[in-house]
Amino acid sequence: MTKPTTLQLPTDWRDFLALTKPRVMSLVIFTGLCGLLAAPGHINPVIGFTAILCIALGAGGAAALNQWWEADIDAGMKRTARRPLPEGRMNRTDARDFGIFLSGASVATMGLAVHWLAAAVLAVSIVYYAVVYTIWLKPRTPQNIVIGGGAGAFPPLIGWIAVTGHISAMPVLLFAIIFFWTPPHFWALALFVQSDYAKVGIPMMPVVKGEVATRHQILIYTVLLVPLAAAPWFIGGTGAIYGVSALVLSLGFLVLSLPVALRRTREGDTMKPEKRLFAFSILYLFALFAMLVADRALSGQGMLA
Ligand code: HEM
Ligand SMILES: CC(C)=CCC/C(C)=C/CC/C(C)=C/COP(=O)(O)OP(=O)(O)O
Repeated sequence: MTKPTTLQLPTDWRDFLALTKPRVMSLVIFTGLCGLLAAPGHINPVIGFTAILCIALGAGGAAALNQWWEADIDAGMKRTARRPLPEGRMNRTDARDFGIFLSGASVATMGLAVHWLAAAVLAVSIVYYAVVYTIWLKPRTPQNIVIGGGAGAFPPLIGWIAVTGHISAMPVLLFAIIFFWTPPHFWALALFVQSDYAKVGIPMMPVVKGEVATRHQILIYTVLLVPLAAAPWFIGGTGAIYGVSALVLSLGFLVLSLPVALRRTREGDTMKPEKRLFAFSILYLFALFAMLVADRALSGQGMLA
């Protein structure tokens, strides 16, 4: 009897989609959109849509390059082992070419259709994520997230520049908010998947400096986030709607980070404090940027005014 031959099916489009980390990038795209909507001035809706599309494609391209580079590391971690490359559902060079194509096309389109400064900052953020963070910092230092966090902080700045064509204090503050938000966002997650990082030799903070130091660092960054998140209000860039929302949301973040820092789990708690903090970090950034746009629209500033 002859053995049935296995057909090599073409890679499923869903695997290409998975390479772009769509769930994570949804928040990247949302903050980019909010930067665009909050910016003073006007942009043709088709050009505005193109700008957001370019941020999405650029972020997706960078994520694909990240997974191309880390295929072996991803194979060794439970959380990432089912991605298209570690599972062998896709050719490695296809992933690399897809990442390069998306990155190049997004920057070129941003430059030609929207603005060359926005394109330059998009190019910097792609290189920051795919090269500076992924190749250089991540395997080398427990500060990888702190410095690498800059990559994910660019989208609102890009959205803002797409409208105004220049950089000012407000979009720099939006950058700073995401920059300081990233360490508690990620370390909360790293606390409950740390064994995986140790296994593949990635020097994440909990692996290198220990759990206690990481828990304290989470608290420090969250404390810093409270005044920083409200800073757009303090400098007159927004009204009280955003300012008060930012303070309430940040104090909520701070309250949830306390049991993480003090390592306290309540009786009957089904969700560990760090898991709860990670989930809240995502809700926090969505809500903060939504309030920014709402405030600017209600006070007659921004695209929706
Ligand atoms: C260096 C910076 C960052 C690191 C290392 C990091 C790491 C992670 C990791 C490992 C996950 C788990 C989910 C997965 O495996 O796909 C995650 C989830 C997530 N991250 Fe981050 N993150 C960073 C920055 C950001 C930024 C800047 C944003 C958006 C502005 C973001 C948004 C999200 C969202 C929305 C999720 C949840 C995805 C889901 O529902 O599965 N992250 N992050
Ligand atoms: C416009 C543009 C280029 C935006 C980039 C946005 C950006 C840097 C997002 C970072 C989000 C992210 C998934 C980090 C994952 O870290 P990891 O790659 O170490 O996670 P992993 O262990 O899940 O692979």
